Amino acid sequence: MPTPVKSVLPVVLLGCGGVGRHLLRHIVSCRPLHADQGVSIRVVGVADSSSLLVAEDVYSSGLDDALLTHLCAAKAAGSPLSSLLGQGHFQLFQNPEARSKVIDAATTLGRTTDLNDISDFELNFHISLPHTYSISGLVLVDCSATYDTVSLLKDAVDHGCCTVLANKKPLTGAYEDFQKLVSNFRRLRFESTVGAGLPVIASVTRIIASGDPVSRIVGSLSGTLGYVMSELEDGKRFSEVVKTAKSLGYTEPDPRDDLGGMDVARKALILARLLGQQISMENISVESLYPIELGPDTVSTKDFLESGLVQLDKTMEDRVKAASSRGNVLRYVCEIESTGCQVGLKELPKDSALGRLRGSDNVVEIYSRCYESSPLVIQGAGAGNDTTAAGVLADLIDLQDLFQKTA
Ligand SMILES: NC(=O)C1=CN([C@@H]2O[C@H](COP(=O)(O)OP(=O)(O)OC[C@H]3O[C@@H](n4cnc5c(N)ncnc54)[C@H](OP(=O)(O)O)[C@@H]3O)[C@@H](O)[C@H]2O)C=CC1
Ligand SMILES: N[C@@H](CC=O)C(=O)O
Repeated sequence: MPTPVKSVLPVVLLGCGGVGRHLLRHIVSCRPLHADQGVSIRVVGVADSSSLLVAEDVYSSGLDDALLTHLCAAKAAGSPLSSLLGQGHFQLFQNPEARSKVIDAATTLGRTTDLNDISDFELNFHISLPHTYSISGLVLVDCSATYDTVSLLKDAVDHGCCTVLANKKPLTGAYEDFQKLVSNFRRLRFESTVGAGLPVIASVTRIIASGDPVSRIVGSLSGTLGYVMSELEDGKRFSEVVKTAKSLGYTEPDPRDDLGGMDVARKALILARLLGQQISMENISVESLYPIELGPDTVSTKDFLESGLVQLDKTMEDRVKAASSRGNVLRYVCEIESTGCQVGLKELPKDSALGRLRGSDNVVEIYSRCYESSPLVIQGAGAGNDTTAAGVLADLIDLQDLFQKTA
């Protein structure tokens, strides 16, 4: 006998790049598992940088799985969402209207049942809903890599939506934005922003909730830089391994976000703010592995990959060899303490916890009163589209109790 559906989670996904597409594939492939658990994820909308594709009837069915599969294939091939026109039942809105339609959906679906909201929705989407439908809320999932989603997310919070973030940027801009986004902590999940699928945020949150003050977090929090450093030890060229890291889905869309330390600094900022520090990016000391002349203001991502990276090969080779001659290795380390936060390259013994790391693995040590002499250590794959999307999906499923059907 099939398990009755207890929770339906309507989802609008912002971003269908490497992580977003993997998330959609996971959602589709996990249908039988979730059905057994009485949970159903209803993807009602998917947005990229220019458009929003939204289900015709967001209350009853969402976008069907065949369409989501086509969508993933089309985006992977570089086609716009509009290339899907004629392949299913949906509406397509281009920017700037697309953005306002996400807000319409967020503001309307985010609330619990209110007949005025239903009328607004019918007007906005030119549809007519049977009056027996009840509105169950909405999860806005941010798998983009932009600051542009922050106002949308804040609006969603205002309207009682849940939010799930893989994108670190909304949490690492103005402190007021962070405060707003975490203001209803039960409705927010952002596990994948630090350590991809690793339970770093959950662990820190649990320790804090138990009244155990976290004094220090130290770790290697970049899958890209972990991979690059361990490959360099094997004698490979910096420029080649960075490109491989990109092809494996470890890097940010512009790998300079990783190489310049900003991606790790964002993770440090999220953790520090979680610990209650009211700090901003300017308070974090960040070491960059490329000079300012090769920065995004001067060189395009394409040119950086094609001709900028090789200019760094010799310096990186020399640094790795010098460390090795002393029996050490280089690791990009993140340190968060009450006295300050810093991220940068460190020379460490080969047989230390960080020195032993290989590939894209992250390791995080959390020190608190209970974990003073023996820290809580979390280690494992810390980057990659698959792992990250799995972390986002687990966050979504974790919200199921907020979407329990009452009737
Ligand atoms: N890969 C990893 O290991 C991890 C990644 N993350 C985070 O996941 C996020 C996604 O990464 P990834 O998939 O590699 O990035 P991609 O660049 O592959 O994809 C980004 C997607 O966001 C879309 N987008 C851009 N602007 C907007 C907007 N304003 N509204 C809606 N969508 C928008 C892009 O649209 P278009 O297709 O039109 O360009 C694209 O589809 C990043 O924030 C990253 O930091 C977090 C942890 C680990
Ligand atoms: N680019 C990041 C991806 C995860 O946040 C990394 O390399 O760790």
